[in-house]
Amino acid sequence: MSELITNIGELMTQDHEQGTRRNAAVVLEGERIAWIGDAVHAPAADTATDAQGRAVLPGWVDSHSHLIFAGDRTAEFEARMAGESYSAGGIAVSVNATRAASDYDLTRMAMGRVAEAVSQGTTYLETKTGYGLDVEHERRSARIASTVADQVTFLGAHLVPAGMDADAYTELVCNGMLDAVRPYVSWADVFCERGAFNPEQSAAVLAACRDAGLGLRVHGNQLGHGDGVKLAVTFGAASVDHVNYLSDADVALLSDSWSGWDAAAPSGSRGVRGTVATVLPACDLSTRAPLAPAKQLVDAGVQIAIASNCNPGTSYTSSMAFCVTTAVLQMGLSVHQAVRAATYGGALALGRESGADEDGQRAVGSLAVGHRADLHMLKAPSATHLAYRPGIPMTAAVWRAGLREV
Ligand SMILES: N=CN[C@@H](CCC(=O)O)C(=O)O
Ligand SMILES: [Zn+2]
Repeated sequence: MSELITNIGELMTQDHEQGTRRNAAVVLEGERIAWIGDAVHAPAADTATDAQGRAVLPGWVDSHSHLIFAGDRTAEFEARMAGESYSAGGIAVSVNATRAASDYDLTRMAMGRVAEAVSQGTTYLETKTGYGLDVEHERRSARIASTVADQVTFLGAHLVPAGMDADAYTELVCNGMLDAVRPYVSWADVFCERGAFNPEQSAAVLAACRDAGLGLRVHGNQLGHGDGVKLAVTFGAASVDHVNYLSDADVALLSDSWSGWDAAAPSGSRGVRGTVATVLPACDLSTRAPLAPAKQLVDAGVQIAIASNCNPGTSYTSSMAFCVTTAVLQMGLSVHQAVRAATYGGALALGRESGADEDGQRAVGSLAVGHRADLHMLKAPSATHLAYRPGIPMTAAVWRAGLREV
C-alpha cells in the first residue's frame, strides 16, 4: 500500500540534502518513505491525504523516558512548588509502588503513557528500567519495557535501595542484575550524582555494561557540578542527559567529542560520533533547576537532543511539543534547532539517525527516501507555531512506520 501526502505547506525534513521544502509532497510505501518532492510533481499512490498547506515534520524521537512505574508523587511535587528542592531520594517512593504493582497493571500503565506520547507526535521512543532496583523487579521492568518501547535502557544504577551498602549494590548491578536484564536491553545508564552513584561506582557500572555489549548513556550534571560529562565522554557514551551544571571544561569535552563528525556529509558517512548532550526542558521547569545551556552547547558544536524525561518525579509529561516550545522560548534555541534536537538529535542519541534502505533498521528522526515513515502533521502552516502558540495542541496527524496513528 502506498499513500501520498500532498499540499504540505512546510516540510521540515531535518535531512541535510532535503532541507525545508515548501509546497511539498511525500509518498509512503509500507513502513518507508518512497518519494519526496514538489507537490506538483507528486506521483499517484493508492491513497492520498491533502495536508491543506499544513506543516509536516519528522515524528518526535524521545530518547529519554522512564515509563515503567506505578504510584503517584503529587505530594513531592507540591512540596517542591512550595520551595523544597528535588533530591534523588524520591525515587524510592516509585520503587515501592512499582514493586507492588502487577505485571498487567505496569504494562497497561506504560502502554497508556506511550499512547499519550504518540497522540502528541512521538513516533520513536526509548524507556528505562530503574524503579525495580532488585534483580527480579529490574528484570521484570526490562521485559515490560521491551514490549512497549522501541529501545530499552537498563538503569539499575538509579538509586541505592534503602538498607543496602552502595558498593555492594553496585556490584549486584554489574553482575547478577546485568545478566538478568541483558536479553531485554540494548543500553545502560547510571545516575552519577550526589545522593545516587559516585564517580567510581558509576565508572564500574559503565565498564561492566560496556563489556556486556551495551551502549552507554549517563544521567549527569543534573543537581550540581560533577563528573557525569567527563565519565560519559571518557566511556564514549552515546549521550549524557540533563547537563544543567556545566563547566567550560565540560563543554569543551563535549565539543571535542564531535571533532571527527561532519554534519554536512551524506547520512551514514559523517564520521566519528561523539556524546550527545540531551537537554530535558520539562524536567528543568518541574524541578526549578537552572535551564541546561542548550544554545551554548549548539554554538560550541555539540550535537544536542531534546527529550521528555517522562517520569513521576521530575518530569511527568510525555509532551515533546511542550519541550520544544520551552527550548525555544526559554533556552534560546531557534525553532529549527529545537525541532532538530527533538527529532534528528534524539535519533543520534539512540544510534538510529542513519540506516540502510535494505537492512530493516531504517533511520528515524529525519525525512528522506528509505527512512522510516514517521511523520507528524501540525495544525499550522509552519513549525514556528509550536513556539508562537504555546500550549495550543498542534498535532493534526501522526504516521508511525507508515501507519496512521492519529
Ligand atoms: N535523575 C534521575 N532520574 C530521573 C528522576 C527519577 C525520579 O525522581 O523518579 C530523572 O531523569 O530526572
Ligand atoms: Zn531520567
